Amino acid sequence: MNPQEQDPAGPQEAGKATAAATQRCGVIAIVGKPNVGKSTLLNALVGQKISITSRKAQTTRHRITGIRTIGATQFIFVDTPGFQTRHAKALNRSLNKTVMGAVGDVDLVLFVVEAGRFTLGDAKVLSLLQPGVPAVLVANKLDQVHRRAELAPWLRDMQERHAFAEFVPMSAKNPKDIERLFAICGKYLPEQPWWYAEDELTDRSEKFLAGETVREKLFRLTGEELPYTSTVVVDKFEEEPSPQHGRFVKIAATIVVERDSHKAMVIGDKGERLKRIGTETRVELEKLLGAKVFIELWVKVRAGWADDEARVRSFGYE
Ligand SMILES: Nc1nc2c(ncn2[C@@H]2O[C@H](COP(=O)(O)OP(=O)(O)OP(=O)(O)O)[C@@H](O)[C@H]2O)c(=O)[nH]1
Repeated sequence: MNPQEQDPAGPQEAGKATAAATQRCGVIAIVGKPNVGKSTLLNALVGQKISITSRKAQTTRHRITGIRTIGATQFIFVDTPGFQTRHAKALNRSLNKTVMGAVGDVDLVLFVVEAGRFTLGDAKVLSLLQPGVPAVLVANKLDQVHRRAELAPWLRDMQERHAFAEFVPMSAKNPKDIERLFAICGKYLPEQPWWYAEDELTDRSEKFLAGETVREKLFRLTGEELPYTSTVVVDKFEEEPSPQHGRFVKIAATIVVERDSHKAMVIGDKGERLKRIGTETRVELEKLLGAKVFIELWVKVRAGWADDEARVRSFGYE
């Protein structure tokens, strides 16, 4: 079953809880050395990777990867860039204040290891955990442990390494375990109103956000002059790994306007305005996506496109 489709509390139960129970909301970081199953876990917890355009102060230091609201509790999962990488070099680079800050600033840390194992790589990540922030030990890939009895001494060993708040032997691929993990995490999130709407961030891709950001800059920088029928189509949104930046995103977008005069307005004197739209979009998206961004903008005239149903569909509107 797709983990996104299920709600641990059951849809009706969840609805009731929302109305009755006190809201909880908090930030959770998933950390661990490469290959322990962080991405698998994150995908099971939040489904499709999503980033958001939050202007709320609490979240600016984090890169949000997804939000789930279950019952009265809102779980906000964040990326801790240095921990997410496959490269040992980058892991060392991550030993800096930013990452430490990110991990120290959350309500809960899920420290992921392979059940029954603990290597130097795990130890490095563990050493970055901040005192004062509860950490749950996720002993992942339990399905690969054939002799469960051997886990007991290992768990005792782990207990000595760090004052974990809980131990959760589980498999990120098992939906029942994911349900259990949600229930455990919920207890550690503070009672406070949700930061986001219940259904927020469920269907917004980064590509969509890129288009919205161009649109926002376009309308802000052209003022009232530009008719609302102008739109933005994201033609390309490609991500490439980059040794320098961790993440590198190439975007090409077309601003579609109805008249030549509008095109001139968007481009501006010597291309000045279009350049500014591009720069402001890039700066914002770099923060939002936690990536180096390269953006190419085009302006096209499509007279009457807003009235032309087939064309509207081809621009991605249903
Ligand atoms: N058997 C089993 N395999 C798992 C489980 N969780 C993850 N895996 C596998 O472990 C491998 C690594 O998982 P990822 O989710 O990519 O690990 P990661 O920690 O995100 O790795 P990096 O991206 O390198 O940091 C993949 O082949 C997964 O399919 C699990 O619970 N059981």
